[in-house]
Amino acid sequence: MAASVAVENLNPKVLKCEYAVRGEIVIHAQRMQQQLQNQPGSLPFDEILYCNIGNPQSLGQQPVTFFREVLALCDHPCLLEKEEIKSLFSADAISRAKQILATIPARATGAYSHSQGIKGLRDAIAAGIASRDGFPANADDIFITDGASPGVHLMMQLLIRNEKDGILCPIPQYPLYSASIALHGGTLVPYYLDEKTGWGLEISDLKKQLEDARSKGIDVRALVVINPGNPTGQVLAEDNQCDIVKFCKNEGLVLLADEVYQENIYVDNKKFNSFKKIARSLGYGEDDLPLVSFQSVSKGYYGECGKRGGYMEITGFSAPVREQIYKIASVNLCSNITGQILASLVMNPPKVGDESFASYKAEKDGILESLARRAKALEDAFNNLEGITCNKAEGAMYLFPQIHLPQKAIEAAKAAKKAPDAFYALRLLESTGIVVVPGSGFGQVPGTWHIRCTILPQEEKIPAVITRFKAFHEAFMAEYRG
Ligand SMILES: Cc1ncc(COP(=O)(O)O)c(CN[C@@H]2CONC2=O)c1O
Repeated sequence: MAASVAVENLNPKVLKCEYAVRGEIVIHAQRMQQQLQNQPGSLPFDEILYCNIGNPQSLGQQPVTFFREVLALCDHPCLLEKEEIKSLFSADAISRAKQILATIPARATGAYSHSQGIKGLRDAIAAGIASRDGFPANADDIFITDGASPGVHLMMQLLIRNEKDGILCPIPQYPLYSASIALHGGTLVPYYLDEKTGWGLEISDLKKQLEDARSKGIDVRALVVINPGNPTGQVLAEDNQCDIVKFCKNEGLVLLADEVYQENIYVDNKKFNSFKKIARSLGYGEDDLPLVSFQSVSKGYYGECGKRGGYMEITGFSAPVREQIYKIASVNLCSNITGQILASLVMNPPKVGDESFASYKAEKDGILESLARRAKALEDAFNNLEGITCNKAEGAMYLFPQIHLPQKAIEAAKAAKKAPDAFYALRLLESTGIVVVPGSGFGQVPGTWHIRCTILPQEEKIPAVITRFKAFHEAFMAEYRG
C-alpha cells in the first residue's frame, strides 16, 4: 500500500522552508563525526569543529554561576530549608531564589504559568528594560517565550494572511525569518545591507524596496531589523536607528527589532541602543509606532541556548490586537519556567554591592573580552588570506567573510550542482573538520559568495582553527587559480 504520508502530499509551505544553520553541511559533518568515532584516524583531522551555530556552551563556555545557583534553588526549593545551604550557595542567590519563588503560585516551577509568563518575572524583566533604556516598561507588554524564535513565529503568524503580505528583511538575514515567512505563506521583501560600508542600512534602499513591493501588489506589513546583526556583526549607529524608526512610522510598518545580541558589543565606538529607547527618545509613544522587541537567553555572555528563554516586548498595538496576540500565546499554554526565570535574571543580574557582583562581573567580562579577542583574531586571519575580505565583527557572534572564488572553482561547483560557497564549505569541512555555513544560506548580493563562521571555538583553539583554515584555503586557491 502506498505510504499515506509522502513528501508529495506534505504542506508545500514546509517544503519551501529552508534553515541553513543546520543544513546539508552540518548533516555531512555529523556523519563524519560518527565516522571518527567508529574509525579513529580515518580522516585528516581528529575532531569536528562546529563553527556553524551560535551555541557557546557546546564549545566549552561556562554558564554564569549566579544564574545557575538561582535556577537550582528554584527547581528544588526544599534545599532552602537546609542549614548547610549557606556554605554552598551565595547569600544573594538564596535571597533571589526566595524572592522568585514567592512570585510563583504554590512556589511550583512544575506548574503551568500565565500564558505571558509569571507576573513577578515579567515585572522584573520590565524593570530591567526600564533600567537599560531610561524609559518606562510595562509587565503587561512582556510575553516570555521559549527563546526568541517562538516570538518571531507568533508575530509572522499574526501578520501574514497570504502571499500578498510582505515582510521587509535584511539580506544577509538570519534564516529564521525567511523560514518563518515561508512557513506562514508570506513574501520576504529584501533590503540589502551594504558590505562596502560595513553592512550599513540605507533608508533610500529600504524605500526603494518598499515601493517596488507595493507596486507589485504586496502589502508590506513589517520591517525586521537585527541589531547587532547576524550573520553580519554590524552594530547600527544611533542616527541610522532614528531614521529607521521614522521610516516605519511614516510608512505604517510594524518594527520587529531582533536584539538578541544586545550584550555582544566588541568595539568601543559603538554601543547598543534598543529601538524602544530610540522610539521614546524621538517622542514616539504607544500611538505612534507598533514595535516588537525580541530578547533571548541564548546569546550575550550567558549563552543559555538549551534553557530556551527569552521574551518579546509588544508596544503600540491596540487592545483588540493585543487580545489576539494573547490568544495565540495561550494556545501554547505557557513557556517553560526555567527559561522564564533565566529571562528575568539576565535582565536583572547582580548589582554593585551584591555578594555575587564581583564574581558575576568577572565571569561576564572574561567571556565578552575573550569573544572580542577571538573576533579580532579571526577577522585578521581572514583578511590576510588571498581572495578573502572580511568586515569587522562589531558585535554578535559571527564573521561573514566574502570569498572571491576563481572562475574555475565556480565552474567546479556548478559541475557538482552546488552553490559555489556551499562547494567551498564542503571542501573546507572534508579537509579540516571545520563546519561553517555557506553565505547562500543567509542571502547575499547575487554573484558574491560568503561563509559564516562563529567566533566561538575556545580561545586556545583559535590558532589551530586559523592554521587549518589557512592551509586549506591556500591549497584550494592554488587548485583553482585561473
Ligand atoms: C538574530 C537571531 N534571532 C533569534 C535567534 C533565535 O534564538 P533563540 O530562539 O535561541 O532565542 C537567533 C539564534 N541564533 C542562531 C542559532 O545559533 N546560530 C544562529 O545563527 C539569532 O541569531
